[in-house]
Amino acid sequence: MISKNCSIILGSASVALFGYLYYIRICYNYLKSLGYDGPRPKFLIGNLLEFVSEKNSFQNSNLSHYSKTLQRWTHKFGKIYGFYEGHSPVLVLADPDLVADVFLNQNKLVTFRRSFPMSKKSSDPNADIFVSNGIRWLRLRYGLEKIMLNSKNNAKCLEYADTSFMNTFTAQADLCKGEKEIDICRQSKYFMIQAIFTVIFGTELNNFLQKKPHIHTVFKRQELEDSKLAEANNLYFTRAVCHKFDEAFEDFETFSILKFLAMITPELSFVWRLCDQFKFFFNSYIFHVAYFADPMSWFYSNFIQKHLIIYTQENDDISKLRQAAENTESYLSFGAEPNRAQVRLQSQSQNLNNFINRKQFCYLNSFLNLTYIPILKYTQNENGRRMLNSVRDLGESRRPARLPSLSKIDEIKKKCGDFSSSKREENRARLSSIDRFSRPESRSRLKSSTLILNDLESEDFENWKLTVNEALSNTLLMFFAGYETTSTAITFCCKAISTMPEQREKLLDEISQNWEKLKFNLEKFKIKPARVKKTSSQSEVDTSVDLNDSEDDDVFEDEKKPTSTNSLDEWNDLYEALENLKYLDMFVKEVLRMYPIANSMVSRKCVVDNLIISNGSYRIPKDMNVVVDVLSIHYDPLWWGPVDPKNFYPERFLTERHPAAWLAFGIGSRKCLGVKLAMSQIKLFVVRLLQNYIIDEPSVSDSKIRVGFADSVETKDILFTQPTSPVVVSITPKINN
Ligand code: HEM
Repeated sequence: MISKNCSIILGSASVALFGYLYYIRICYNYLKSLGYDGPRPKFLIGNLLEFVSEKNSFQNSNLSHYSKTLQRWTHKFGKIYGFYEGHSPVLVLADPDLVADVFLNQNKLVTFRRSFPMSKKSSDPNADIFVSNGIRWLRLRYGLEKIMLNSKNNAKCLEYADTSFMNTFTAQADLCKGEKEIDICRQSKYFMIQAIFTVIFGTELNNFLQKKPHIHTVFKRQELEDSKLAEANNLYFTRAVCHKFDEAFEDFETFSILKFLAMITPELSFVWRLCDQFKFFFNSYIFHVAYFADPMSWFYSNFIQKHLIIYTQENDDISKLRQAAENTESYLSFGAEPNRAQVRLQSQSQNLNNFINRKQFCYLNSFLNLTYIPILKYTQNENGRRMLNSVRDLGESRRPARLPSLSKIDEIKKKCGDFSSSKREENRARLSSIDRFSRPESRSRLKSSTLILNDLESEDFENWKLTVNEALSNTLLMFFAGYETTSTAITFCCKAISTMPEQREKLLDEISQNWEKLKFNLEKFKIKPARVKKTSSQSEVDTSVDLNDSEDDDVFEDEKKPTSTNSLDEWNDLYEALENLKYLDMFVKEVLRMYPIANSMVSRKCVVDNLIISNGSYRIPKDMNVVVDVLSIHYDPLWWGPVDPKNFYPERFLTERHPAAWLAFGIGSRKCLGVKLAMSQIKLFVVRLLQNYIIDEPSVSDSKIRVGFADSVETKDILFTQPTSPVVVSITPKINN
């Protein structure tokens, strides 16, 4: 009997397995049936292996190189073709006209980003804007754009970047004397991690970490072995955290079996996700799939979240708060001692309150102000009872987060009928701010068309708020999105400055012509050796501290704020002055043309049946992932000539180019949200560097064997382009600036 059952089970399993394998085999005919050419896929893995076996241009080593693989395929198969990730088809566009057709003209229809294996689903309460789609993405974009693309906010961020430059350059003893050859990649990371941390949390990283001695234990060991530590005491934590970020990125980029399995068998994703849940229990190589390395997750979840936010569960927090309020009320009324949880709640809400009340500009503060949760306006010292009232008010006034799904389209259409025309006009005007990247002619076509626009019109923009979870998950996203990309861009800019004296002179000329407008704050940068002192916290590190035992004192209280003597107007002036440095602007753009950094991010998913592009020449079926071969477009002489695109020539940006020919920050309504922040920070870094240092090539350079700037840095890329080895430049301080 048992053996009969076993054979039935085995038989059904084999039929299912063969059925599945047969289905996979059939899938490989799909792109051909649509008329798309492409590389020949291997059974089960598709074309994935080709991404890791790409031969590197000048060292002949095997490196993962997403962009160069696409470039090679484009050369062979032309401007539109497909490949297979496992057996999932992916369409590649390598022509600006086609990119514009999909990313701009069809904007409303193709705002969905392609899904990455094992990434969060758009419906996850913690999903950030990058992985969100549909109405949820639009709601987040609508809120975050107001903060991140606002010039005044970006001007305030310059102050943080300026302070960070000082901490990471002019305060360092070894960078203040004599000629020095440094790895500019490492150095720009120190700069960037401080700058982005302050932009996000409104406080300097060092101050923040010094508040919590037990943090040291996480980052301690390898840093104590760093001999430079004594010289650069200020950077102690920064270097260490930086190192952890790098690990996090490595983890993010490394091959993981679960990610790979999810790619080749997406139908079984739920199984791999389930395995992912056990990663903390089985932290072996096989299950090690954390998107961000554990210390980083710990840093975020136990440190940032715990110290700032009282509650993050969106659905049941109100009842918890009411419960807490009632309990607190009873101890206040009857003089009973508060229990641990109540004390914790009070202290955490006070932390949040203190943080918000500092009114220091930072993303976290601004994002929290976009949430449904009104900020608690009480402190324990003032009056405990006011806290109770506030908590009650909170319960009354808070509305549940609305995340309408596209499947509710009929309901939404019905609502649309009741919509007053004036309200609709108002909403349309607001929508146009989101839609600013799309071409006007595409709108009329889209209005009559489908689904997503109807969805938008029915939305009441006034009520578009963020949930607390969203505010938090997006701060973490900004941390990651802003750190690696911008520091890599700075690295490439510095390499360009060091290798090309002619362009360096032009930059210096432009800076000296605008010296008056750019010089302010230079006093701060007077080059002087840093003080060498050991903090007590550093020497008193106790390795036995429990990492999860975070106390609830206010980590933001009394910390030294990044202050400056300059007024906001002056920062605005500096921001404007930087914007007006035309040569610098072209210089940075040219660097990013030759070394685009986030190529795999420029991707979409088609959500309509049969999207017709290029005047009917091509058809993109529903659910097809679409990616762009950014490198081929950036190096195409047709769009970037007549000067050879392999040559570094910033002046080529004086000629108007195709709107979809420069894709360093993506294109369309999902274009990079940090574009203004990144550009202004890169420019400020370059200006301060040139004002304070003489930049040159290192004395022993192997540049002879390389052909121009285009090949001067060896890179790899899966998610982001990164140098594979240190990028060394020579810097000599200009003592008397
Ligand atoms: C040199 C630096 C940077 C580069 C090269 C870069 C590049 C990109 C690219 C190519 C995309 C995809 C755009 C598309 O799909 O069309 C993107 C998206 C994004 N970037 Fe950046 N980025 C940089 C810096 C930043 C910074 C500093 C932040 C924020 C602090 C940021 C936040 C984002 C966000 C939130 C998205 C997703 C937008 C959405 O899905 O609506 N980026 N970035």
